Amino acid sequence: MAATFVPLRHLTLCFSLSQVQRKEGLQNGWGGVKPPRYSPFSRNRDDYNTPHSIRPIKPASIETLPLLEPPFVENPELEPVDPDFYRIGYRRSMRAYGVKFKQGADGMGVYAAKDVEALRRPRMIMEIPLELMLTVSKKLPWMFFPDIIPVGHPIFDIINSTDPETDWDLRLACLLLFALDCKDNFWQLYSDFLPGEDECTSLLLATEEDLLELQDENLASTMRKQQQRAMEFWESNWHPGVILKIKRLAPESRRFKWAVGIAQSRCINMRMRMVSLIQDANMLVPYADMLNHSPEPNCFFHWRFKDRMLEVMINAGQEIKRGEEFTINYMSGSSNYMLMQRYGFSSPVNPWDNFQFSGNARIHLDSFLSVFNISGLSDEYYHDSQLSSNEDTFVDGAVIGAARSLPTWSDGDVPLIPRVERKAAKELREECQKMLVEFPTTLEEDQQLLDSMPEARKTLEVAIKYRLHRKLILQKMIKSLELYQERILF
Ligand SMILES: C[S@@+](CC[C@H](N)C(=O)[O-])C[C@H]1O[C@@H](n2cnc3c(N)ncnc32)[C@H](O)[C@@H]1O
Repeated sequence: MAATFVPLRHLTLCFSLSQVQRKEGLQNGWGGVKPPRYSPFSRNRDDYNTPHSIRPIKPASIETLPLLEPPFVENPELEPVDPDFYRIGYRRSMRAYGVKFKQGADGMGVYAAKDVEALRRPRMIMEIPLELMLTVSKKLPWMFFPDIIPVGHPIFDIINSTDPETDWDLRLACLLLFALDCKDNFWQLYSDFLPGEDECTSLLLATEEDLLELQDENLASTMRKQQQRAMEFWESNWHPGVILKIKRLAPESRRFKWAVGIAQSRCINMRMRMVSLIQDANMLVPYADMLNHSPEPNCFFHWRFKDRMLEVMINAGQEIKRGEEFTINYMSGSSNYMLMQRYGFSSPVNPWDNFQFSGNARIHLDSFLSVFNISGLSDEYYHDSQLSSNEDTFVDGAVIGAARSLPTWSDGDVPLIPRVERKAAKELREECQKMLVEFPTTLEEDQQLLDSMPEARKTLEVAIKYRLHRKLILQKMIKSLELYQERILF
């Protein structure tokens, strides 16, 4: 868990995606020939697991928009008022350095194609231009970049009917469905990379049976409300009398829920200049949206405001070995409950997961942390494994989660009295045990269930994993309270 510091040296040059694509094209015999189409909304693992796992996707199929080309200037002293405004119509491609896209344990992910030595400064591994993204302004007036919706198209009225305060995901879902239906739009090709309805982990697609498997009535009821919201929006806009060009975007409600799930789980927000206005925007960014989440990420996003380019950067001082996954932090400080709501996944070592305790028992926070050589519990934390004995290898995000979740007291309140502290640790442990036995199934039963259904529906699988992860965290809490009692109080 500890941050690793390594000597700073220069990074050797990585290669760009386009070079790899060209090489692949030759090896696969399609140099200069149109790449094979893969069926949309199904992603065959084997397609990506080949030794050459970068798919020959055309980087940018968007044509230069004539209206947005810089005007012809007869007088060389005259310049466009805002060169950036015109530049967005230029055809630019996505570029990547030393990355590989492939299927892993968490779906598609981005992996290091070669070793990356630590650099003093952040290092760019991908840049994606605005032209390839789907963006809609967060606030009125609705603006889209690139502006793919023709004036007067009925999808605009549907978008216009959304609540500016709350419905960013419905707007983005409409835009995505529209782009997927647009002839020659880049997203038609890119949809090969998106999880299909059966692979999408969003609980918007969960059945009632899946929701019950969460063993968390609060989460199930929140998701039922979210499903209903998407359903009601679909029913009011995709009613039987709707014209074909709208109807075909989402003939079934499941298709619309899928689009909302994709919008929720892949959207990022950036501030940009739209014409003369500075606007916050919701964006779907191809390629960057394949980065998976980690609470200790090795990458971050940087928005190049000037030329509207999203950069994926490796953290300064970060060493990465070939084959390791590049990750970002989706939502710092999010419990598994929050991650499940928006992204449909959870983690057994989530340092931000929490449980509600009902009694008055509290333990001393600093003493608890020092037992595990953890320091700094705000946004950052640090576990010094050098200081720890062998047993402490069990310290991970779940122990940090325990420190955050357990009721605690700090210096200045009352002096530490070992007997009182011991009693508090015992009471908290008993409460954790009670919470654990209140689950309808045991950890072992959950694990067996998962092992026996390798081809389970995605939403069912994530629901069972969620309850399993909650139990694993509770188990870690019990174990850490035991160790706390043993090590500090005797
Ligand atoms: C932005 S996408 C990342 C790319 C995605 N893996 C894919 O297959 O296209 C977010 C989705 O990836 C999956 N995901 C990301 N990080 C994960 C993690 N740490 N554990 C499990 N699933 C994760 C979840 O399904 C989530 O909804």
